Amino acid sequence: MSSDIVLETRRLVKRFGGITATNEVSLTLRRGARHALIGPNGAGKTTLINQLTGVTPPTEGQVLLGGRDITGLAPHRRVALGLARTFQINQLFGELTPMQSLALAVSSRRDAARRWWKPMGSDREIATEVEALLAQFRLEAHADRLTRELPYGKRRLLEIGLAVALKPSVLLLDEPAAGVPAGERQDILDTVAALPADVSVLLIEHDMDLVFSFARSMTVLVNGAVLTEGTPEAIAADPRVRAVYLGEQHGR
Ligand SMILES: Nc1ncnc2c1ncn2[C@@H]1O[C@H](COP(=O)(O)OP(=O)(O)OP(=O)(O)O)[C@@H](O)[C@H]1O
Repeated sequence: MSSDIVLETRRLVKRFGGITATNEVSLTLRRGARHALIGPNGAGKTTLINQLTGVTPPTEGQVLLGGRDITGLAPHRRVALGLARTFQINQLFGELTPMQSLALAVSSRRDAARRWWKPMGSDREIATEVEALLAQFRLEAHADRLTRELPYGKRRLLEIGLAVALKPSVLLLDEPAAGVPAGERQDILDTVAALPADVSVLLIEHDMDLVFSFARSMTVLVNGAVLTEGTPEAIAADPRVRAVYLGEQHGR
């Protein structure tokens, strides 16, 4: 059913001079999707995400959110319409605590940003929501520490929590496990697995354990173009996909 499609790209192209970073990429994300985008280095994943968020204007093609053409919209307008991406660590406020950052995100969503300076207790609803997010992202024990002092994995959890605090209809997860030490990875896998069912998620990730534990459908991008899409089982068994990855992982 077409009304089930929450995010769609139609033949998205991005050229940087002579390089075609994305080459007629058409994707559809259905409500509640758990979709992974994989591909070797330089495949065009970051460019595609940037086209979705509005950071990189496409050379050709369209992006539709809930059936609406958002190709020309600025990033903040897309966020307001329900398309959120995980914040990057270098965008976190190091001098705020996770509780303060989440309270800012929740209150900005509730259109109460101008009241952000009020003590937490003054708005019970915001406080309750922040507490739930702290629990959901396993940040309770770190709620009052400065973000810059948190273990790396906890900062990555906060990135995801801040995006979820916006209650998006579509969540773009950009390499949530990248750089996370082995001892902290399980937290990422578990919290990503427990994301709200009604949020449609597009995951970009190199960590195949996370990809295959999370995704119910996948797209493989190679040289800017879609090589194939399908279930994780079909993708894992596809000799073309294996060839691409064996080439990349050779010598590891
Ligand atoms: N701003 C830019 N200017 C010129 N070329 C670019 C730019 N951004 C990306 N490219 C090129 O576009 C191609 C796709 O890059 P992109 O970063 O999107 O791939 P990727 O799949 O995200 O790779 P990785 O997994 O290594 O991050 C590459 O050849 C890259 O060099």
